[in-house]
Amino acid sequence: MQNLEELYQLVLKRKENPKEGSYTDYLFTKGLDKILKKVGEESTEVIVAAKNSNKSELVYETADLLYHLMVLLVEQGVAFDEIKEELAKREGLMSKTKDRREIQDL
Ligand SMILES: N=c1c2ncn([C@@H]3O[C@H](COP(=O)(O)OP(=O)(O)OP(=O)(O)O)[C@@H](O)[C@H]3O)c2ncn1[C@@H]1O[C@H](COP(=O)(O)O)[C@@H](O)[C@H]1O
Repeated sequence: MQNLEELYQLVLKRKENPKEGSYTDYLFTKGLDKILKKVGEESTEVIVAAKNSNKSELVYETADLLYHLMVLLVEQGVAFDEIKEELAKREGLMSKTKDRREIQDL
């Protein structure tokens, strides 16, 4: 069992202690452009899977996308807690499409 925060921590560990031959290390070595390319590719694959109503493919590609997003966050120096805090700020504000404060007003 691995939740998203655990995955983030594992990726962070790879950044701090590079493990030769690991795919995560390969991405960090290649750098930002490569990571962004993967995020773009995996996003597209999520869209295609959903468009094809292929649930198992959607689950698989979503996991790929989340992993690559975690690599991007670590590469950019964004802490997982910053994402949690941002999500927490939005709690309760997203249930209505009208008559709610805009997120940028927070
Ligand atoms: N969740 C993932 C994960 N999801 C996807 N991937 C890799 O992402 C790649 C996506 O496949 P693609 O065919 O798109 O890419 P590719 O052809 O292999 O490579 P490029 O296109 O990038 O050149 C595959 O090589 C997968 O192994 C992942 N690699 C690692 N993890 C997690 O990260 C942990 C550490 O991994 P390592 O750093 O490799 O030890 C693992 O234990 C997992 O928990």
